[in-house]
Amino acid sequence: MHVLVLQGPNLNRLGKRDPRFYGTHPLTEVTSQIDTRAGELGVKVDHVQANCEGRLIDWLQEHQDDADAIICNPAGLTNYGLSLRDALSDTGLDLAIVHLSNPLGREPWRREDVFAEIADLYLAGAGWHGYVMALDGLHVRAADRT
Ligand SMILES: O=C1C[C@@](O)(C(=O)O)C[C@@H](O)[C@@H]1O
Repeated sequence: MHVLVLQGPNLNRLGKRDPRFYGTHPLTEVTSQIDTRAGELGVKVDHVQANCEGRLIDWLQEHQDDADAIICNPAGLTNYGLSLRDALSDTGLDLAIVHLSNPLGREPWRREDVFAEIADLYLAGAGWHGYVMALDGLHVRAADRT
């Protein structure tokens, strides 16, 4: 199994950015937690972080033909990133949307998530553990299909 992990705008600042919501772990540590769990499951993982929607889409389209599933935290694109939403949907792959915080418990403008409708799994509020939970969930879904 091969999983793509997309991290959206501002997640390069994890660890420094409002730790009340996003925790104290830098993105490198989150990535390594995902990789550790992927190693235990025998899953191949590729990661990207970008602050531009187009870069995420270009990377996704370069990698999607080899992949089985996607984990995406759309971050700053959550409320309006319709191009990325379409690109994810067009892959036809299993999709887990992850939010470190729980946007539903925050400012009203964060509550509309244009990605929620296309998600097979939706994890919010579990911090970096949400990525590992998403990986487990995608792995179970793939196993259930075989
Ligand atoms: O950048 C982010 C991070 C976030 O996606 C999260 O992981 O909790 C929540 C979004 O509202 C915010 O814009």
